Amino acid sequence: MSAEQKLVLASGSPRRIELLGQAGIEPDTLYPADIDETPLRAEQPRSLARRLSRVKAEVAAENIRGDVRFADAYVLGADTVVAVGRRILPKTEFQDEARECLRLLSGRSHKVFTGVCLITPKGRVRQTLVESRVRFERLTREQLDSYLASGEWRGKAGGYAIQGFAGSFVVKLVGSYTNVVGLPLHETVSLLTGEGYKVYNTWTTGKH
Ligand SMILES: Cc1cn([C@H]2C[C@H](O)[C@@H](COP(=O)(O)OP(=O)(O)OP(=O)(O)O)O2)c(=O)[nH]c1=O
Repeated sequence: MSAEQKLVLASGSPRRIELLGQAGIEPDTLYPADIDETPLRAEQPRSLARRLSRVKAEVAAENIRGDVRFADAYVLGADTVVAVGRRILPKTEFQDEARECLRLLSGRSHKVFTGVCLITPKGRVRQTLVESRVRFERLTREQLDSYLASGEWRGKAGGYAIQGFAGSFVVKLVGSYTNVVGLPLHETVSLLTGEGYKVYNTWTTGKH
């Protein structure tokens, strides 16, 4: 990585940090933006993911630019939304909420959208929106109860995490797996390299 390029990840999500790390990208700092994630009235799931990823990146950029160390940094934000048809599922905080989500997801297909927003050192805003389709098997009572007891649904969009136990519920996935986990890696790396951020040199320096 060249000495001058800096990356601020506008996120506190361990999944996003891990996914970036998989591509050899280590953010120089994290700036989780505490924003209102409530959908607007009649807002489409894809529009919500797009809007929130941008707000996260903009809030982080605004706050971090005052710090001379990050005045010329790239700022990256992302937001993942799970939807059944037009219905946006919550990021579940309570067991009852998670139960309701899993009942809805059981035996059918749903969509996962992740919006990614990159703000360049010159202030250019670049966005992408990635969609995956996931089909769950029909969940038995035992599966449902065990999953709820696992607690893995906590803080996850749609009440599940594909990278954990719920991966065993998936009978079909169309599109990007990393998109479902929270950061579509191919599209994110494309956004970064397209704006001049050097990704591949960390692969050759053996520092990964
Ligand atoms: C569907 C799904 C979601 N998730 C997670 C990814 C996101 O962390 C979360 C969706 O919430 P987000 O609001 O996108 O992200 P966050 O609040 O966790 O982090 P931040 O805003 O600081 O970036 O759900 C999984 O980990 N696995 C999955 O299979």
